[in-house]
Amino acid sequence: MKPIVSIENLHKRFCKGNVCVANEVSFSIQEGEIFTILGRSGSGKTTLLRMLSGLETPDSGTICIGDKVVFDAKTNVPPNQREIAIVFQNYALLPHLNIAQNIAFGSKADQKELLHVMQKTKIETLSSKYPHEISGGQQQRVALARAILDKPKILLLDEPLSNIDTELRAILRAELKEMIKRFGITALFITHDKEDAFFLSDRIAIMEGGDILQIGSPKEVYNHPNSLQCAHFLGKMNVLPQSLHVGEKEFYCRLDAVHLGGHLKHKAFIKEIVFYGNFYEISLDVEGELLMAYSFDDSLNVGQSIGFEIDKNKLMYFEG
Ligand SMILES: Nc1ncnc2c1ncn2[C@@H]1O[C@H](COP(=O)(O)OP(=O)(O)OP(=O)(O)O)[C@@H](O)[C@H]1O
Repeated sequence: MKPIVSIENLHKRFCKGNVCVANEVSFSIQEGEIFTILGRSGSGKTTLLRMLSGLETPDSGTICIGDKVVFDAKTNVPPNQREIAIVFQNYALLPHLNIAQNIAFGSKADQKELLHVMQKTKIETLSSKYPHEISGGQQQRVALARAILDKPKILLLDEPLSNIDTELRAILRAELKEMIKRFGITALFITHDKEDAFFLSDRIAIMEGGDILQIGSPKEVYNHPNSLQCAHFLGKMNVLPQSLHVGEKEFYCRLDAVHLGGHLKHKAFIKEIVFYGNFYEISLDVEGELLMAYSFDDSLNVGQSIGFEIDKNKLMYFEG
């Protein structure tokens, strides 16, 4: 597969506040891939997206989109010539234009292409409605139709699922993924939400303080984080209790690596049970040390003794 976007040693520091938002960042996005930048608020995601789209000027580095260099020491191609499209958080539909006019706004596409894209995104019956007359899910489809009408090389998605309640969010992200994959779109998605990132992405880049800490598939970054920082960022962690140590090294594991069952080798007491609706989070007392696990068993009680085992294949160790 050939990269659609490649970014090399991209560097950006805001003088005001002396914040480094991109510290020699490098990565590439393959054709047809959904690539996610996942990071906390303030980690530099939006600035990276703005540099890629030409709305912010990097201090140094190279950005290529398709076969074209769009930014380097001698080049700075304007946003409208970069062959990118952006779906914003609030979809940014124009309230005084109807749906067909919103999609066609600023586009070179003809009526036939407009109808085609509206049919593909299943919004052709909404043409004459206005943004306030359609649902959140329909607005997402309109924003996507507008973004893909001019066949961009890459679709940038700027947290389009935040500010949406949990139930609708699950429906919208499933629909978003289905459409992106059906149209064979290459997409860069930025988010602070791990669940959205795991669900949507082919690969995830974890960003913190202007650095890309790790790039990998959702399973790679979750099961094989390259640092304790990434491990903690992606989910809850246990420090392996002393009594289970096999040497001097400190090992870690996720809660899903701890299996519970009366017949299992190691013994512990249940200290606390937290109910999360569809699962329980169990805190165990292992000879005075804390170990946490997930369970679906609703017959467990605080104070009872229970057997447990840890999946050795899921143990983690970090140098340094
Ligand atoms: N124009 C600017 N001038 C000075 N500092 C800025 C500017 N834009 C952003 N910053 C700072 O750069 C850092 C990264 O901001 P950025 O918006 O890229 O982060 P983010 O990861 O997208 O955060 P969020 O998820 O909250 O949008 C923050 O500390 C922010 O305050």
